[in-house]
Amino acid sequence: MTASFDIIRAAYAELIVSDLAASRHFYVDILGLVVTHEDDDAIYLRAFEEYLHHSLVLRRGPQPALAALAYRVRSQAEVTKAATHFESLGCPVEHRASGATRGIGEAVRVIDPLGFPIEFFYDAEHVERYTRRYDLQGTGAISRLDHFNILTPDVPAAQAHYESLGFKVSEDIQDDAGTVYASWLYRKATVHDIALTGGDGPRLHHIAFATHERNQIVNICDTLGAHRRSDHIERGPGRHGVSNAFYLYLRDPDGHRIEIYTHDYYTGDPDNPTLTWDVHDNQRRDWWGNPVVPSWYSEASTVLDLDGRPKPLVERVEAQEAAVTIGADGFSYTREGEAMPEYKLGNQV
Ligand SMILES: O=S(=O)(O)c1ccc(O)c(O)c1
Ligand SMILES: [Fe+2]
Repeated sequence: MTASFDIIRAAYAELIVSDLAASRHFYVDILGLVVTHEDDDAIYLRAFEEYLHHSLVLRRGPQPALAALAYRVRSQAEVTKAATHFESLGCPVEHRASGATRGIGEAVRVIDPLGFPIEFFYDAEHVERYTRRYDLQGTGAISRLDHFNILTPDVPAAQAHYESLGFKVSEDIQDDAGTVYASWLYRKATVHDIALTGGDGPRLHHIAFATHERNQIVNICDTLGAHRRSDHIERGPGRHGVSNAFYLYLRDPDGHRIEIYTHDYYTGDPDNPTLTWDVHDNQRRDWWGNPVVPSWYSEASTVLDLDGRPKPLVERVEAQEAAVTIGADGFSYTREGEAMPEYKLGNQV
């Protein structure tokens, strides 16, 4: 059943972090996100082009985890429709009073059919939009939240759920037997608001922020080096095959994965074509054929239920992508119509 409420975009995430001061240093002093509000329990952050109260909440807690992924809907009436929809699915639904999350109006938080804590809201406090505050922006200025990436065992089932909410697939990764390893879906006119990565789940793979330019991503790397915090860099910088975006993956002090991302493409016309990649194409995840570090496939954040308890994992039944690609990706070639040459770098892992 197609939902009758209108999701606009991925809007904010609430992460549980074990050390608020250490997280503040990473997200504010190094990444440059703007503090809208902070107290002993939480920090509310936004990027430079954002005028809603926050796009990231860091809440102090005993175990690092995802507390919620939040989508903005087009009106307050849609929040009520969202609640009705998920109640009709038999999902746990929590009606949240205005201010239950600082800066957010009346909202609804559900455990969706994939096991994720998802919030739908419209009313939110407006704060100063720092778009032209070049006096405050570092050269690594982050513009806005762009997307969520989640690990879920059954990608086609997860895709069907998001398509029932009005999302459309922009790109996916399959093999010639039709196994789907990953899928990218959108509501706003970019490549994705949500990406589905096949794996044991529910787990959060990453949250992504967008910059306008590649050099801002390079500056973030240089800044991490200057802080002697290069260990926060997990993968990249590089150029994605899927999405064509220039990317960098960081791990925050608790290991939550944050992507900094720029340069994907417009998907707003109704006939936007879906692009399917072969899982054996070693340029699908890095257009330059560089290896995907194993931790990128294996490590992810726990998600919580509405009572704050960690969700148990469901194992993926289909093949794991890291197991079927040739070596650790970058150690192989994919050439149209040519015999397989020797491995690019060394031998298969
Ligand atoms: O690694 S992929 O090229 O598949 C990729 C594409 C877009 C993303 O946002 C991402 O996290 C990963
Ligand atoms: Fe991403």
